[in-house]
Amino acid sequence: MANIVQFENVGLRYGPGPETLTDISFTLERGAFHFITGTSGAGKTSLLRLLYLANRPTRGIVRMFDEDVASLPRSRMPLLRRRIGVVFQDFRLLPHLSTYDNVALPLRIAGIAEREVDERLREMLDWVGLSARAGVKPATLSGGEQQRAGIARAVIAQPDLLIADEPTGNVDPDMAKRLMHLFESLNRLGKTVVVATHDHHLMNRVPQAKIMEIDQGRLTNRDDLRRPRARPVRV
Ligand SMILES: Nc1ncnc2c1ncn2[C@@H]1O[C@H](COP(=O)(O)OP(=O)(O)OP(=O)(O)O)[C@@H](O)[C@H]1O
Repeated sequence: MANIVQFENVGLRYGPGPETLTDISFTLERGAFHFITGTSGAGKTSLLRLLYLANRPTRGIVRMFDEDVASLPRSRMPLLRRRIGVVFQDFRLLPHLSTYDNVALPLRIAGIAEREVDERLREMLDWVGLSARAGVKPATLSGGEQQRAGIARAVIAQPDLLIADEPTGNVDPDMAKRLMHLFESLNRLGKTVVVATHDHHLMNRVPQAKIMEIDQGRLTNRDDLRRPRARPVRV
């Protein structure tokens, strides 16, 4: 199966008002890299929430890993979710756990032996520059450190689908570059990556990625956004 995600005429409505997402249709192929862009409030996070199974659509069909999300029994959801790594805009680190234990969580949930957990944690924390902060609680981390811990937690178990909501919003340009390299490395391993961002520099860094734009809840392909603008023709 080449498509791991398929949306058909999907709508999402939070309340009695108009739909937040309307007629969303797209597919994500295994190993694809997609950016989702759009102005604030356009619906990027809402679309990601459907992708990481925090919401079910109010109409249309969402298929993930060959399962129809609407008819999937709740008991099967956790298994599906384990195949998805999420970098949240607001990090969502567990406050009572150390940086180390936050990042280790997906491996422990997957039942990985503690020795291997430790090996992978050392490598990952070193890579995101958090080795010296391994023992501290999230409240004492800076915004950028929390974001890196959130990213490390999302990728540590090498999920089939990695979803990131503004993952470079709180880090400096050098770290943003390194994080995008990390996402690209995962992508080269065959993982599917979806990144929501306002940052056009970021989109230009991944030439093979597809760009989708949400505008007032509707999705369009915008690969043209990456190309340099044509010079105005003088007459
Ligand atoms: N839980 C909710 N209940 C009601 N309305 C919501 C809810 N979540 C989002 N919305 C509304 O849906 C619309 C889209 O919000 P969403 O967060 O998806 O946009 P966004 O493109 O991610 O914005 P930003 O770039 O600012 O994060 C907004 O009008 C928002 O107020």
